[in-house]
Amino acid sequence: MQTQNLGFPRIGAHRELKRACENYWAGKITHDELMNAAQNLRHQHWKMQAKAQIDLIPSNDFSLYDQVLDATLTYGAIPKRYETLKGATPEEVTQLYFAMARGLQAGDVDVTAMEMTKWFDTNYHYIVPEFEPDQLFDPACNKPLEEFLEAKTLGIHTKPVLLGPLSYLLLGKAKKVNFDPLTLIDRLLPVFQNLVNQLTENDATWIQVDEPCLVYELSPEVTALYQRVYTHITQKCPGAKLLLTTYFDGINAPEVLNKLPVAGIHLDLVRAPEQLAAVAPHLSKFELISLGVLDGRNIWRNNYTDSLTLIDQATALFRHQQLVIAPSCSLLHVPYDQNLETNDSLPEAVRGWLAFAVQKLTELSELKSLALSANRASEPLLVANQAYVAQRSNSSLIENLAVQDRVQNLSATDLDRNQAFPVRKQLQQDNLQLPLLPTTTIGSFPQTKAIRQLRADYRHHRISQQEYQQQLENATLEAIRMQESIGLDVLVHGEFERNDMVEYFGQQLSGFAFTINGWVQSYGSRCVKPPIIYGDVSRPRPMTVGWSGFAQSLTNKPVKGMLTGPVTILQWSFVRDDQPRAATCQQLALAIRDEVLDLETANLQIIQVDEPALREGLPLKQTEWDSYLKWAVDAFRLATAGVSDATQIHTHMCYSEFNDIIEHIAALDADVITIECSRSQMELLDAFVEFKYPNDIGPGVYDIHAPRVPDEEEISMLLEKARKVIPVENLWVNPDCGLKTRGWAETKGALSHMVNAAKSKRKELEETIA
Ligand SMILES: CN1c2c(nc(N)[nH]c2=O)NC[C@@H]1CNc1ccc(C(=O)N[C@@H](CCC(=O)N[C@@H](CCC(=O)N[C@@H](CCC(=O)O)C(=O)O)C(=O)O)C(=O)O)cc1
Ligand SMILES: N[C@@H](CCS)C(=O)O
Ligand SMILES: [Zn+2]
Repeated sequence: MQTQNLGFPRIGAHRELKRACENYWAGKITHDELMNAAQNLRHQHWKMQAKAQIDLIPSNDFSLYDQVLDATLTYGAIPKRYETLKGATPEEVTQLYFAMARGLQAGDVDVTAMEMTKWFDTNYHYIVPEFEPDQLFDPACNKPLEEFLEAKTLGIHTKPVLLGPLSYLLLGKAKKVNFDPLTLIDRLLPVFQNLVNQLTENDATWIQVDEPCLVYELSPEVTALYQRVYTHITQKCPGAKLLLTTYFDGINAPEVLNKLPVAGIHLDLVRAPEQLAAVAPHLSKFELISLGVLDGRNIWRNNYTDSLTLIDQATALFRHQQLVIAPSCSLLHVPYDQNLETNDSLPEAVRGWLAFAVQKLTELSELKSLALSANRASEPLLVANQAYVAQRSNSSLIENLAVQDRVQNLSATDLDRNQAFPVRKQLQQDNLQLPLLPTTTIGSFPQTKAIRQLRADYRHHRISQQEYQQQLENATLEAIRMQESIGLDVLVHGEFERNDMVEYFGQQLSGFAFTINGWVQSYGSRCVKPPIIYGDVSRPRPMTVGWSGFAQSLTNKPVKGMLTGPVTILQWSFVRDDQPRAATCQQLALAIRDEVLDLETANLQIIQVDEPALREGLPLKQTEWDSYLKWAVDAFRLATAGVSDATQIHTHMCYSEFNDIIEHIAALDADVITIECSRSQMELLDAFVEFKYPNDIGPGVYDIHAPRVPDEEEISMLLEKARKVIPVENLWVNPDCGLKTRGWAETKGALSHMVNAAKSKRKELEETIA
């Protein structure tokens, strides 16, 4: 029996990679210094895994930015707009790589970045490969081989990780012409085979080939393609041992395994423990069967008894030599090391319940020794683990009877506003007196260096509470005056007090713990610190009323109260695994409901409840969508439906495709929804138009992801596009998303153009009506 790891977090214990990349981009360190920083991280991670006695240690799981972008360079699917940046020196390859990730404006070069989207149902974003019908595959590097050889120099024999050719194509996007990227497979295969053969010639034993798309409900044609492709690869790569890796759910059609002539298979037994029985009849031919029993998506210590039950189930059917104990997926999605949590934001007991990436390595080895032990029941490792499991499940920390009672006593009417939207709209308009095409923003204003520094100074007790409060008040006041001077109709307070739209709420809710160093990569150098939900959730006191109320007191214009919704808080936190996610979401909804009602009492007549992660939370298997959407939509309704009909509820969603869930978005019954739309030139609006979405909509009229200031004409054009398809009395005008990643100069410029565009259109429409 062996152990393996599928991937290690690459950002570093102290986010060394973030700092190295950002310093390199700012011209503060050289290319050699960047490469050294990256190499040091790889070496540290390999050595640590070797020390933890992991049998199959991954290489090529490291990435300077994203592993899918790495695959794009390795397979050589470089989009044509980067053609002139291709070069042979390492510096040139790095420049090309970062230009694809982030865009590049230097000298004569002005190229946009490639698109970024969510990696399955995680909060990690990958760079989407772009494919043309005449796509060529012309490798720009051989990173898998280089990193395999690099580890070898340390005496560590690794298992290179490759993104499987079919998942690679399925995760990409056809550009310009509507064609199926899978038709490119025969052009990609020789490149992939060459790579595998080079690794084998250089003594790689096992090669991990990630094919996570196998968990989707694939058509019979695609399933057949999997069989053809892997038969072909094994024929063309004699001697290569491919370990096909699936994760985030169970393999959809286990029979597919019969005709996949690879040497090993990895199963996610955390997300889909029941799949072991279903796939078992198809497994005996595999030389390695990897049991993903440690949760790679969560931070709880493993329940050894449960894992051993699965391992024993496999041991009864297969030889010990065939079995490998593994995390369910790459450890990219969990923080680095629990031992770095040295402050008291984590209750002492909860600290003992956690296993981050480093701790999970130890768990792998411990599980292996327990699985092989003849005297398991009395092994101190198992006894200690059972004590942890009992202590956690019996802990008074996780229970709040008042919350449980409240959930028990909910009634269906708690999910409904009193009256239908048309009646509410009239009541709200009587109060708010908004013009046609009201203008607003999504909530956050620039999180400048100074604002981040202010928060850091406060956190480290370098400034007093009064000083902190005063500076935040100044920032909020300035933001209000700025919005008034630009002429926006519905104002926001700016979110200057928030480190993150989820962590900020987690820090104020009971049942949550938060970390000081639990960073997880979100995209490129950007990280988030997901809070940890360990018990029943409740809201001890108002969380946002102070800042929203303060902002409203400064102006006669309406200010929107600004909250993150229950589904998004759930999705972007580490969630307790001892009750269904739906139950935790319902408790979160009750906490947000209380906040909504307190905001209303504090005279906020408009309240926005952001749900950007609603779509991301969809199960990977479509058959499970309805049940998820039912509880997710109910949670939003529970959070918002308590207000009077005269209070206007907004929601906001970004980077989502709405077509297949539009009826559920309508069922949220928000009075106004603002959505990201400008990057798709309003294409995302089609779903709302076709569905005849009944409530108000604010399609984003400019992209907030780039520093570019759109001119008035450009915004007018998009606004006119929206006006043509949305009844004008239902149309709002706003940017795509919050402005926290932007600077002030561009923010003011872009918002002025937006307001002017709305005013001109308003005038034009009023003249037409008159
Ligand atoms: C909308 N998005 C979000 C997602 N998930 C979330 N949980 N939140 C989101 O907003 N998922 C989808 C997208 C992802 N987008 C982003 C965008 C930007 C970032 C980002 O900029 N992350 C920052 C960290 C943000 C933060 O928490 N800042 C804190 C602390 C910052 C810090 O560590 N500062 C100093 C330390 C100072 C000190 O203590 O001495 C330091 O850097 O060393 C704050 O501002 O207070 C990032 O830098 O990566 C993420 C996702
Ligand atoms: N209110 C948040 C939503 C981001 S999705 C913001 O403006 O940043
Ligand atoms: Zn957004």
